[in-house]
Amino acid sequence: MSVIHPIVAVTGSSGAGTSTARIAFEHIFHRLHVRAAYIDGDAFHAYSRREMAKAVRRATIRGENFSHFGPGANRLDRLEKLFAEYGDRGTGETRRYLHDEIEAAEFDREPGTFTDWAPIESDTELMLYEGLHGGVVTDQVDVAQHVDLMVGVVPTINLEWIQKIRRDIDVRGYAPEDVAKVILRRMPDYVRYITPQFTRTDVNFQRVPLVDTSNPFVARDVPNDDESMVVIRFRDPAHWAVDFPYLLTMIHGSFMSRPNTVVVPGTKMRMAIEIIIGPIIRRLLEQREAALSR
Ligand SMILES: Nc1ncnc2c1ncn2[C@@H]1O[C@H](COP(=O)(O)OP(=O)(O)OP(=O)(O)O)[C@@H](O)[C@H]1O
Ligand SMILES: O=C(CO)[C@H](O)[C@H](O)COP(=O)(O)O
Repeated sequence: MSVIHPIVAVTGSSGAGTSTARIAFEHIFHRLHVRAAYIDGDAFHAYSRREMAKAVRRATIRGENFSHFGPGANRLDRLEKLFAEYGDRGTGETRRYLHDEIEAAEFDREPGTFTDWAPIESDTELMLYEGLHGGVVTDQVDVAQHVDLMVGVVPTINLEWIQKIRRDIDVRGYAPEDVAKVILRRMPDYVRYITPQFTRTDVNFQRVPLVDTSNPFVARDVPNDDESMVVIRFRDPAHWAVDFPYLLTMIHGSFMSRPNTVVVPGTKMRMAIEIIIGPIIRRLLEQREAALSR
């Protein structure tokens, strides 16, 4: 953790909506004039798409489990190094995973490959990580210890799968049966490495559908914001001075389901992120300014 170089991690599974939630964070940073370094979790995959396919085939032959959710397929050592170094000095290295033709063309590379490792932008006030492993702890690494504010984006699992399936088919060009296979293969690592992070998060945003999603593998559409609610759970509301009466007044249709949990209409998710996270970011920046001026 670092007062001078704070780290905010938005953590969620594949298809959870972390990239979508990042937009709300960008709005907050824009409004508060924050210079942020943005880190995409996919940059820390260990293998290119082709190498990953080979590694999965090898693991399958050996009867082992292998997936992007687990430590074997990611450079969690480099992720922890980046978090430690950023917290210490505001520096570190990252790269980009080029998902599609458009991203790859920009760097004259193949889709499913990486750019080279390079220093992150200099002179930033805060780092925002968005990806799979912002709160991960294994035998080898403890990424979570470096994070100042950890946010979970966690739809109910059927909804998460529908979001992933639709995105992978419609945008990334995968066949439905291949997406289902990936979901199945990732399940042991999902339980071991993804879900434990959500007990470490400071705030979780859980989108809950209000329509029938009982068979995600045949759902044609992602339930939209009108067809969902968002359950927002704070680990320690007092620590972040969460003003529940203010939230309930500002967000029409919201209510509390537990002393540390607010429920808001799906249409208000982005607004809720901005109203809840905005003051926390302001506080991190004030602490930073105070420490710098000492
Ligand atoms: N609140 C929402 N309402 C409707 N659709 C959503 C919502 N949040 C996310 N989605 C959809 O779900 C899909 C996955 O979202 P997104 O790309 O943000 O996930 P991700 O967590 O970044 O996944 P990955 O890590 O695999 O890139 C996208 O098609 C997105 O449009
Ligand atoms: O886990 C993921 C994102 O969080 C993706 O599945 C991962 O980045 C691999 O992408 P692709 O299948 O397009 O090579």
